[in-house]
Amino acid sequence: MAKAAERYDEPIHIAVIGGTGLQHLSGFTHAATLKLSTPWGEPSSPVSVLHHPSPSTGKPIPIAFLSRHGLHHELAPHEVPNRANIAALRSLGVRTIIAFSAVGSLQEQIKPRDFVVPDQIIDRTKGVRPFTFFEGGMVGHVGFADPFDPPLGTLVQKCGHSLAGEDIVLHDKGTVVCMEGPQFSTRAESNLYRSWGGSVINMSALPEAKLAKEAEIAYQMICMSTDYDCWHVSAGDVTVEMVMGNMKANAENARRFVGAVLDELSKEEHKDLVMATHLQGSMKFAGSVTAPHGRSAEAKEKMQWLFPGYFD
Ligand SMILES: CSC[C@H]1O[C@H](OP(=O)(O)O)[C@H](O)[C@@H]1O
Ligand SMILES: Nc1ncnc2[nH]cnc12
Repeated sequence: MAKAAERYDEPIHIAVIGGTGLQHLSGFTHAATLKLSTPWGEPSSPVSVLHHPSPSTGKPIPIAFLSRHGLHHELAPHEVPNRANIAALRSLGVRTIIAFSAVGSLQEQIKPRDFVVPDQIIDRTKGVRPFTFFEGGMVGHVGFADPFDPPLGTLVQKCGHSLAGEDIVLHDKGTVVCMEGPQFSTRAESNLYRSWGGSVINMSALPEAKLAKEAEIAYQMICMSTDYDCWHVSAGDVTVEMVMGNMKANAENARRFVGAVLDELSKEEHKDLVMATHLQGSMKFAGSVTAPHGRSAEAKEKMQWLFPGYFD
């Protein structure tokens, strides 16, 4: 088999971040494998550039694929280099991310192997993960009321509904509780999150979603339920075997869902959405709280790398 190229000279606007059980995306032409480095270190894995034929023009559309936990799932949730991942994708030109996550269900009606397109997050991480690009001499405050991008979320829901019935059950709203891990929750915590209105639980929505927002990237997570965590009286407490077993059994549906979203995003009519024109320039203001003469040289250099020309 021919070796994939090590560089790719065209901008790439769409990325998929694969999670547990979705470490690669099959069925696409593999155009390149990129080993990237950023001022925040190296991403979780090399970025695979996949060619996806546009359903409207037939032209190949490049998709960047990154494996959140590494190629062999060697990174625990708190070890994922989220800043390097998001910065590396932005540097390629990415403005839309579809992130995939295996989640525990906190509600009876969200059964194992169901899909959820969440619209909210409750933060139960513990502050041990670096969670902002704006620090060390450059302060920025971005709005995070909608942690997922509403227009992108609507498109993803429509794609999910178009597959629903063919073995795919979709819940098109939901609140993800993002916990620290790597241990699973106690029963008291699981019940507390239910009382808060949590729909599903994982260990990876944050800070990924916060950093995507700071990087002006439209971000939507697709969750697949793999277990009932530990609150359910008869389903049995979550184990890794349970998560992996359901993920493996339903991987084909997960790939079909992601494939349908990529088909839709590759259409010419969604060009503005894919480029996240509604977010473009938002950090120019949100990220310029620090007066120019108060900015540190190091922060300025990092900002120049991430947002060329924004803070000159
Ligand atoms: C292997 S169970 C816990 C693990 O699964 C989820 O991973 P991801 O979100 O990357 O699909 C969860 O967030 C935990 O990291
Ligand atoms: N019960 C659970 N808790 C946290 N993350 C998960 N990922 C899959 N199932 C999970």
